[in-house]
Amino acid sequence: MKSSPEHPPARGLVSAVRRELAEARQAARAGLAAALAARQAAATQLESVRRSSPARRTALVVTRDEACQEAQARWQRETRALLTALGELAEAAAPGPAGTDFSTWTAQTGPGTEVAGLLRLGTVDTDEPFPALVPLLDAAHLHLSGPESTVDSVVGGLLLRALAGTAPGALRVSIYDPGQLGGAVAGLAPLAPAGLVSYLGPGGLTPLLDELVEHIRRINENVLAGAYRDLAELALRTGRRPEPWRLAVLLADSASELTSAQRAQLDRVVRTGISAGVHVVSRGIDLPPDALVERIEIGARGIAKTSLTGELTVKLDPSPSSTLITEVCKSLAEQVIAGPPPVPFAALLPDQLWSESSAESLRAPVGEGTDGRLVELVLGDDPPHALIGGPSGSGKTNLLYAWLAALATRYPPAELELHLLDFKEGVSFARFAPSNRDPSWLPQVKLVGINVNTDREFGLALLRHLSEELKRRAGAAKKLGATKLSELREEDPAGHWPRIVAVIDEFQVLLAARDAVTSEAVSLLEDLARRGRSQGIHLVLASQDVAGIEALWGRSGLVAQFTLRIALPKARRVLAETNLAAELIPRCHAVVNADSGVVSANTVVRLPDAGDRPTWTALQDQLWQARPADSEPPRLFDGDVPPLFPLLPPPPAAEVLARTGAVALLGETIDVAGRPATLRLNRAPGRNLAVLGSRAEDACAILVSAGLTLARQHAPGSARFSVLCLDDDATSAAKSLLTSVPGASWHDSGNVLALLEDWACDKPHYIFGFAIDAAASVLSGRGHELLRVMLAKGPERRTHLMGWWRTVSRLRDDLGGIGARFDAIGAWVALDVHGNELSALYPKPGGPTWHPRAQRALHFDKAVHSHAEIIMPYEVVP
Ligand SMILES: Nc1ncnc2c1ncn2[C@@H]1O[C@H](COP(=O)(O)OP(=O)(O)OP(=O)(O)O)[C@@H](O)[C@H]1O
Repeated sequence: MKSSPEHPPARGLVSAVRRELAEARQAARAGLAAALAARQAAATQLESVRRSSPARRTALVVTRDEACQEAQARWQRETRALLTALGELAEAAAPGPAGTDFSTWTAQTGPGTEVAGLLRLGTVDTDEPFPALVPLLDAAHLHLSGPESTVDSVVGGLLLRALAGTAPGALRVSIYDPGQLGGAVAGLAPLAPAGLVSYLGPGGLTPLLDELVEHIRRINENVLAGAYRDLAELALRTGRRPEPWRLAVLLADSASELTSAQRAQLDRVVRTGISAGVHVVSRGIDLPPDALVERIEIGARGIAKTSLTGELTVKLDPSPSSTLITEVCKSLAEQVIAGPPPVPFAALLPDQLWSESSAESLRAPVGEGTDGRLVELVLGDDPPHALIGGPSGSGKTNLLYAWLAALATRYPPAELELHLLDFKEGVSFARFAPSNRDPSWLPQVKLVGINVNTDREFGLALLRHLSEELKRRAGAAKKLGATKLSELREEDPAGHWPRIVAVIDEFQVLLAARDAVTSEAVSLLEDLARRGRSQGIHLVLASQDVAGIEALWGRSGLVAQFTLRIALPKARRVLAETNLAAELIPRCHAVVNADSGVVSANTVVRLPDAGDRPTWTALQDQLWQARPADSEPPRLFDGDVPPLFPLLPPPPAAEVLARTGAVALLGETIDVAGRPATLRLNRAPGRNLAVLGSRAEDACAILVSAGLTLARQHAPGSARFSVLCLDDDATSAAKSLLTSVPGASWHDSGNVLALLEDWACDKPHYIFGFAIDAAASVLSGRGHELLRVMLAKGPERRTHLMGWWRTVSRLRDDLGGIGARFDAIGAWVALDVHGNELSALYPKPGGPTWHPRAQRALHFDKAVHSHAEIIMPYEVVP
């Protein structure tokens, strides 16, 4: 039973009921006396009148009857009013399961919001019956006498009411039943696995009484500690009941004799127990005369008398069925075993939005500790970074949602920036960026990366970006003589220095291979982890298998920086080797440890459900509405979606164009800023492009993007555009380019030679060759010679070929076969072509490291690149 602060303690209710009952009895007696007196007076009068005149006699008979009726009616009215008031009071005093009829119960019947001060026993047997209640928890001990089996079923019913009327686990029952172990209260047995009931046989009384006396002493000394009169008052004042009620049910036969020691202990429990929440319910063992002992005497035919109802008799309720008892007890035990409901998600949110400063640290609660208080995660100078571990399904994403919600509601965008990357297949962070369904975004979020599982380069790009920011901050700090973020902010109050939190979920994917990406990522991580703390850049790395990340454990210096550890159930190696706490916690819990996982720093946290979409949507909408006027939506990188063709800047002035050459965009690089991959077509030799590989769609997208961007930079008629298409697969893309570029000419196998003979002109000339290798037979001999001349001489005369060859060997054949030189191909984009096939086109022996993957290409421009970079073709082809 939870004591709500508004609710009067049970003892107050008991006395209120006592008072009302006494008044009822007094009023009934007074009414009756008045009626009797009226009758007596009338009878006397009648007698004297009878002796006088007969006429007067008749009149007086009428008067007498009227007086009698009126007295009777007044008595009935007053009695009814009192009984109604008493009935209402009884209902209020025994709300929910404490007072409702067993026939209306279900297994789920549980405590209402009110505290049950009294328990219903039956009905008071009057003309207008009303509930007969007995006090128990925080109010009285019970002594029952009468036929054993009836007493036991009354005890069973009262226990069931008390158990169901209090919070699961708030009442623990010990049943001493030496005679018929189990007996009428055996139905409570399903409570045993949850520790809510224990049965004691012969020999069990002494230890029970001793234990209760000790319990009372402990409560008085340690819990009440002189500050509270009793547990009821403590519960009323603090809103929490720290200790369960203890109920000792003593079922002895009347012949039972207690030893003097037992008698002394029992007297002690009766005298001092109630203030410590300890109660005795006894049948067959006398309880000492005490005002706090409520006596129930059960007679024949289910009629009883109680101390509270006095001379009014009580008709006992029918007992609850054994099925009901079992079901209610089972459900209670299940609830106790499952534990209390977690703190709600809303409890993580502050009263006031965006009222915190991150100058010193970022503090945000994620759940409730074992003491019922919220547990905060802190990121700042110490601890600077967090490592989260837990197998798939253990609740990492939920934890991140809880943490992000608590952070995003406390720190405004000027105080906090979030970069969120998820390496698993899925879209858990997608909700923070605008979508077709929901235009809102989380204002603190600058970058969201989803479906990045095959794009480890994007993880690297994020680390490079953070590294640049770290340099910028370190530079500013050095200039201003600041050693940490709070000082930098003080020295530069007008500057924009939010704390940055980068969350990388399933970061083991980033470090999964032994390659250049992993080694650069580890070096960047090391630098960020070491120097980020003082510059307000915090890393939160989450993984389903921290233990399995080889690249991480080889660098103890790196792991050591991640002093905040959060282990979800069954997480391996997130905490210290000898710390097994994560093995022991149940679902929806985490071990939070801000001291690198040492056992003494463990805090077990129960996490709320933070993933509910409608709740998040409402919260995000609230934050979005409050966003600053200049808030930009986050950059969304979705590895599964081809990038959209970008908005192009205004064309450059003609003389600039003539001097520097136009720039073709080929696709988007895997980069935080979404930078395009460019090809500058100036007059340097080799300024041609070969797209290599058999994926027609990607090849066409690259050529069309290049064509559209080049056309945009030239005023109509100031450049020549030739579209050459030699394969049906490319026709629709080639035609779309043709129609998008005014004045472009169309060429196919029928007039390809004419184009190769007549490419030179007095303006820039861009030739887009779709599947050039398909023209091999037409070009054979002279045509190939013309092609080679155009590739070699064209760029100097501002003619550039951007051609697609379906294999590298076909390009080589077109350039002269074995031993052909590739000088004329200054830039290339490889699709489904392996790195080693590109060795002749690459400055490093053996070619670039490249394993083809869908919707990705490798771009190399020898004029600007030291190594090839991955690009994603734009979505341009209709
Ligand atoms: N504290 C919690 N309260 C209620 N439900 C939770 C809680 N934690 C997790 N869940 C639920 O458990 C399921 C798994 O959680 P979650 O997706 O966070 O796990 P995960 O470790 O990220 O798993 P995966 O790596 O497979 O995505 C989800 O349906 C989530 O809603």
